[in-house]
Amino acid sequence: MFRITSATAADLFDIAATRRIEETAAKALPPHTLMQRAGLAVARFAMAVAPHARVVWVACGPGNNGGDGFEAAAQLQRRGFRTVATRIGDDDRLPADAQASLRRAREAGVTFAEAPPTQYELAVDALLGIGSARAPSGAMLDWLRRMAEGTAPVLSIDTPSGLDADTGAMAANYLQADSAQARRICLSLLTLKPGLFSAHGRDAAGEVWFDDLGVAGIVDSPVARLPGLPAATRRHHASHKGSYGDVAVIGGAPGMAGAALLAGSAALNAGAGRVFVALLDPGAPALDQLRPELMFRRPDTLDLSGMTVVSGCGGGAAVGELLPHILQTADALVLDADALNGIAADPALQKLLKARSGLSTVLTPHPLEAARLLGSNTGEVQRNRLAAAQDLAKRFGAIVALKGSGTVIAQPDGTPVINVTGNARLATAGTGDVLAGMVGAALAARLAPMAATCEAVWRHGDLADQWPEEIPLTAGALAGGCLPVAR
Ligand SMILES: NC(=O)C1=CN([C@@H]2O[C@H](COP(=O)(O)OP(=O)(O)OC[C@H]3O[C@@H](n4cnc5c(N)ncnc54)[C@H](OP(=O)(O)O)[C@@H]3O)[C@@H](O)[C@H]2O)[C@@H](O)CC1
Ligand SMILES: Nc1ncnc2c1ncn2[C@@H]1O[C@H](COP(=O)(O)OP(=O)(O)O)[C@@H](O)[C@H]1O
Ligand SMILES: [K+]
Repeated sequence: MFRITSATAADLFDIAATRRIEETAAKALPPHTLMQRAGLAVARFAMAVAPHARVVWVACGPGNNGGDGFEAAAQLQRRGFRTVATRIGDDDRLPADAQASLRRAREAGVTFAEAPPTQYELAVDALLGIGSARAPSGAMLDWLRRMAEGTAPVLSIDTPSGLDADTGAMAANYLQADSAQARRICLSLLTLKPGLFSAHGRDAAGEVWFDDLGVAGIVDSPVARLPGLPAATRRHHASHKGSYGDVAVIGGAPGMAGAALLAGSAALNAGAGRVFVALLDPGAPALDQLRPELMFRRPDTLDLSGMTVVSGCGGGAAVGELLPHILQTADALVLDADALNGIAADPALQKLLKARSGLSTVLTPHPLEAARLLGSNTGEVQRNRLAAAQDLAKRFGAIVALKGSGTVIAQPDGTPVINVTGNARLATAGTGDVLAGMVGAALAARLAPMAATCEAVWRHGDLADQWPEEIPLTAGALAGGCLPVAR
């Protein structure tokens, strides 16, 4: 059993694969073994989370997730914890494994009650796991709300109830209320599921822990993976600024120069050899007093071959006119914000983007920009972020970083990555421009595009995770805090 952190590299399996893996494992073991292992793992974990609990409330659902709850309740009761179970569903409709665990809970002396205890020190959410099929309602929803609003920690077995384990979409809104304050922990069993790490998954799950139930040697295909720490790279003594490449930031239409400067500053601090800024505002000053290292050029005077171009940050409509040239000549390319909006609105630009297939091209849309490119809407993108990012990557033959909680990095062929660094302090204007600059620096340093994007997204989120509580996180400060790709 271990905790998932930003350093964890792991495969993620969807519900279909998890069921296949479970079936294969169950066939090789005596009956009920997996559920007994699951219950024991949960009970041990519960004792570590709340060692002094006088009462543990276990809320059990109508399927095998409820069965895990009965089994955990039995184990806890046997170890001297007063365990109160509330349950949804009829005995005769329980799956066989869960029926066996219900009997064991009764034999162990678990108290079965109609209503949750008024006082408890730990709540175990065993209502729904990977079989969640619709939004919780009635007593189930009431119990989930009570848990979320209580002061005791909530331990979700396998997945938080109501969460789509494949997508991280949340069927119920019981976590949305300001009154939802409880510490949340999730013990994922047998496999780690992608939905725990993206969309609503991170809020719903809280801390994620994993127990493989003793089932090793999984042969199924992962649907995504957690990337782990970026590879450590170092600057060789015999290197020079050319070794770390040139970045050209093209953006900053009138009134939006700041976005391009943020990207330029981030690229510089992330270790690019030289950074040029081509502002689309003809009246903009040609020097940044605070960043004299940035070299200002007119957009039409830059030779983009051999350069990594970061385009679109504060680009306005003006960037659209330059896009044909940029798409055809940039050696490596990061397309953000208005560059993406321009491409979404123009089939001819889409054709040019597709024609770059094979070159280093990275798209960094937020969900609305992704929706424009896909011709859908943000709700649809957020309902399945993995699918949206993969669809874009395949459609345009590029690496795609779909931003937001649990940024998804997809490639045209190959397993996508879900990034687990970052937090809601990044939800402030300009942090996306900083990311675009960081991706640019990583590409300029000649990292492969998928690795460059994963590394930049990881570091961008990690900066926010390490940010001191008492210092406001602004995009400018974030750009200033970027650490070089190679040190
Ligand atoms: N696979 C594994 O690796 C292992 C699996 N294990 C455990 O089993 C769990 C999967 O069990 P599962 O397949 O029985 O599904 P589960 O989540 O209990 O829910 C299905 C039940 O809920 C019902 N239902 C659905 N939505 C509802 C709603 N909104 N409101 C009310 N009811 C709703 C649905 O009823 P129906 O839709 O038919 O009406 C059905 O009765 C898994 O997450 C893990 O904890 C471990 O023991 C060992 C290893
Ligand atoms: N709640 C959040 N959790 C984690 N990361 C977030 C969150 N909100 C925003 N971010 C990150 O902050 C950045 C915002 O980018 P973007 O929406 O393009 O902003 P802007 O256009 O203002 O620069 C992205 O990297 C995104 O992943
Ligand atoms: K659960």
